[in-house]
Amino acid sequence: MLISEFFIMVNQPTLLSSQLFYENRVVEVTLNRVMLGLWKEIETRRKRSASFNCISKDVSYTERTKHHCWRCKDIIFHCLDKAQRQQWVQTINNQLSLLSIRPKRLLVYINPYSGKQRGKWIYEQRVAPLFSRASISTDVIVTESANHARDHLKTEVDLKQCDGVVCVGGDGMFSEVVHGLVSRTQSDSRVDQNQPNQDLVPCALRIGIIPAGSTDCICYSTTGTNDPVTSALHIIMGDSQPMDVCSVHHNNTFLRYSVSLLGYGFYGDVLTDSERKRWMGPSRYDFSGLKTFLTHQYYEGTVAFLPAKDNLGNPRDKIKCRTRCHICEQGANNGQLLSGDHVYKMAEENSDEETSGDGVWRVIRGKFLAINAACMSCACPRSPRGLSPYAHLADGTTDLILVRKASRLDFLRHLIRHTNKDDQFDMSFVEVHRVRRFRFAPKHSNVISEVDLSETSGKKICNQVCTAHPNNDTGHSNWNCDGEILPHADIQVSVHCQLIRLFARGVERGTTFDTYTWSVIEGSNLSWQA
Ligand SMILES: Nc1ncnc2c1ncn2[C@@H]1O[C@H](COP(=O)(O)OP(=O)(O)OP(=O)(O)O)[C@@H](O)[C@H]1O
Ligand SMILES: CCCCCCCCCCCCC/C=C/[C@@H](O)[C@H](CO)NC(=O)CCCCC
Ligand SMILES: [Ca+2]
Repeated sequence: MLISEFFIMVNQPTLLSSQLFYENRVVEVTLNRVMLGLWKEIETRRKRSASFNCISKDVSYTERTKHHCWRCKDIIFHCLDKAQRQQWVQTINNQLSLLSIRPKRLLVYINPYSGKQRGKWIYEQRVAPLFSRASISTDVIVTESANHARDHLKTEVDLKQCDGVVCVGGDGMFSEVVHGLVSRTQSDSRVDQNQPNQDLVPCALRIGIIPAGSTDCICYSTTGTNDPVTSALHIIMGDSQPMDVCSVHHNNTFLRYSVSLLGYGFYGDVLTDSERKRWMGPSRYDFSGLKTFLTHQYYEGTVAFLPAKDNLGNPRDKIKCRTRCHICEQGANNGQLLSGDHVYKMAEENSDEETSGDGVWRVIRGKFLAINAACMSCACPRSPRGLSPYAHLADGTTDLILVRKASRLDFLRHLIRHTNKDDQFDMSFVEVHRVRRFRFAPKHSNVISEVDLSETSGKKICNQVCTAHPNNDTGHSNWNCDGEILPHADIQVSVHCQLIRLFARGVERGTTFDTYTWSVIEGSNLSWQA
């Protein structure tokens, strides 16, 4: 009989092989080393009923289950004597210690106020026991204020003393860690972040995300789920997923980095309104989303962008970014952030769709309900396929989505399509481009966009929310940069291909059965456990 739930590896050199007891059977157990981890091949031939007089060894391993989740399982073998047990435990531990991709020391930041304020509980109850079982030592810091983690990483930490940084919280907490690590890496390398065209130095340390926030879009888009145990196991297994980072500048001054959404208009207004309602927790986005939708504000401005190379596909090609994505490999090979400036012009006249060849900027002017740049799919529980379902995590591009002025009903249809399988880009007022840089300039006059009150449904509520709208007096919206409000509407954005790496492996395809061993514990007496 073959215990196929574990794994079957052929043509691998055998490290150790012996007859052990498993459940009430004698089994032939073979230990092999393969590329990504330590696998065990267990071929069992029913021989004779096992003698119960033996010594146990408890092997922990991770196993992929449903919906992209991973779980930790144990298997207990029983050995004939202490010497045999010692030999197995030592061989497995030796092999595990050779896996240098697995972290041994981690720096952990917990935001106690993320999401439903359960970050500390999630870490202590669900994650810390797994780290300790995997012999990972941790320095845990519960943050005391916003930017505590960012500033600590920027100035105080000896980065050589750890193998990775873990944040427990939401997208905002991840953003803090990215800012801390990227800024620190640039200042250690004497790179000036204020130059928009500057090539940045990639960060050496990987980042892990234990999701505990309100949106958890980055965790969901990089693992396929927002499950803390799955994220902990990706960290333990030492997975590595490169990721693009956008730098955002205003007049040659660095503002912020972004890895998920840069949104002007709708998402900027939702965020501006929701920040005043933090006390509502995650449901603040539903409230502010509805309010902003009813306001139906549009904004005038000019967008200029540098298109991506053709070999990186396009935002509607139905090629999803998956583990070991070939489009992302291509992007890294292209060296997407080409140095040297390109012809750049911001058209003053209304030059819709001025087309030009590769390396030449295109300029589009208009009235927009939303301008969104999705550097990754931005999939999250609210929108399982995301803002741009075919965007890539590490290809050096961002998908620029322009939603022009449209009726409230059409905009609602567009929004609803984010939550189901319909194509949100297949609408006459929506266009989407894969780009490596873009720039936006709002129309400078003090225009207050007219609010379309012609549709009668919700007219009364709409009148009320319009009077309370945060941006009515400027005619400008705000940029939502990964959940933070930017102080300027006029921005320049460049994508930096694979600037950071996460303890993740991207969203996995299908249901292939993967199993990895990650710890072995010596037991002393016999307890029959399956
Ligand atoms: N101790 C703290 N006190 C107050 N604010 C903090 C603290 N630690 C971190 N923050 C800030 O809290 C903000 C929100 O945190 P976080 O992103 O973790 O949760 P969230 O907003 O609920 O989730 P999401 O970003 O997924 O929507 C971040 O901008 C972060 O800078
Ligand atoms: C009537 C049905 C309408 C349904 C519309 C659903 C559309 C959902 C799209 C969700 C896109 C999330 C993009 C991620 C942005 C994060 O970087 C940011 C920080 O966590 N979250 C938000 O800004 C929070 C943004 C929340 C928006 C609602
Ligand atoms: Ca990308």
